[in-house]
This record gives sequence, C-alpha cells and structure tokens, in this order.
Amino acid sequence: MKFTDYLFEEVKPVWEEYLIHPFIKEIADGTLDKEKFKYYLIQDYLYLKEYAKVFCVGVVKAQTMKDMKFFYKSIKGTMEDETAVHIKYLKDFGMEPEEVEKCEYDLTTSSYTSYMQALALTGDIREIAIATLPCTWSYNYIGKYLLENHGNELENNFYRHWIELYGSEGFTDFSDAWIEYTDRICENICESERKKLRDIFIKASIYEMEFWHMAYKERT
Ligand SMILES: Cc1ncc(C[n+]2csc(CCO)c2C)c(N)n1
Repeated sequence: MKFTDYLFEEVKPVWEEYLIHPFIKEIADGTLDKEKFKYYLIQDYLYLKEYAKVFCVGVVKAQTMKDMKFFYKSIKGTMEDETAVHIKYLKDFGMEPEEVEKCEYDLTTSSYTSYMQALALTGDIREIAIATLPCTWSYNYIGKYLLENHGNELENNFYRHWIELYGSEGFTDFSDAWIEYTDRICENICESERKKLRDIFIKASIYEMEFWHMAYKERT
C-alpha cells in the first residue's frame, strides 16, 4: 500500500466531514453569506502568505536541485496562481491586497500557520511535505467533489471561480504531483517515522476543519 493511501484511510472520516460542512454546502449551492466568504478570503490570504514561507524553508532544507524545484514551483503556485482568485474576489469586495495584509490574524489562522512554520524550521522535508499535503490534497478533494456533484448548476453561482479553481485539471495535476512526491520521499521509512508523519497529517487535517469552522462562525 502506498504511504499516501494509508494516510488517506487515516483521515477519511475527517475529510468526509468537510464535504458536508455548511460552508462547503452553501458554496456548492451559492447561498453562502458573502460576508462570511469575505472573512474567509481575508484569513485565507493571510494564511497563504504564511504557508508560502513553509515552502521557502523546504527550498532551504532540500538536498537536491530536483527537490528544491518542487518546493520552488509550489511557492509560485501559492503566491501567484492561487492568490490571483483571492485578489479578484477581494477586489469585488472593495479590498486591495495591501489592505488585506493589514488585517488581524484570526486565532485559527495563526495557530495553523505557526504549527506548520515551527515544523518546517525544526523538521526535514518529509515533515514539511506531510504538514502541507492536507492543504493541497483536501482542497482538490473538495473541488473535485463539488464539480462532480454540482458542476452543471454553477452558471449563476457567485462561488463558481473558487470551485473551478480547486476542481480544475491543472490543480488536480498539482495535487497529484505532491502525492507522488510524498510517496517518493517516504519510501522505506521506519515504523516510528511513519507514526510521526501520520500524526502530523491528522493534525493538519483537523486544522483544515478548524479553518472551515472559523470561516462559518457567527461574529458580531
Ligand atoms: C486553509 C487553507 N487550506 C488549504 C488551501 C489550499 N491551498 C493553500 S496553498 C496551496 C498550494 C498551492 O497554491 C493550496 C492548494 C487554502 N487556500 N486554505
């Protein structure tokens, strides 16, 4: 069994909950309160800024040019490709990126990003890959599910670009490449290493759920 198949089995119950989370269900049918989406985008923009730094540490810690390139390309993917959709939506809400950067980090945003950054600084490229994988893979898992189940009802859905980004072929290729890369660097690891990486993967998956809760919660 591939290591990532094992990881998937371990987190499946949590990932299935993402698909029925009210934030995701309301994105799917287009009924999500726009204020909630705006708050999510602001926090997610801050999240992506910190997340990109985790890949930067990956470049520093990688031993080969091939591995360095892998992290380097993901920095570009995060800072340019993914944020482009955020910037477009935020512009519609009347916010420029510079203004978004001045917003306060929600406790969940700082906890999740601090967790990954601390792991990146103290760990090796395996720990960095495993801590960042639920983020890429689970968004593709959600995006593909939404496209498969709601793809033909998106014409007037305000969240269509978000769904199309994460369910797209390009993003699926990106996610699959990370899965493959993770299996490559985790070949022949010992049992205690497997357990350590599994725990990181589960924790990051739970942080993803916390992020959905944060995005949906009522605030005054
Ligand atoms: C909380 C949160 N988790 C995951 C993603 C998705 N994501 C973040 S970085 C990256 C890699 C390439 O852009 C991907 C897929 C998100 N946006 N926000």
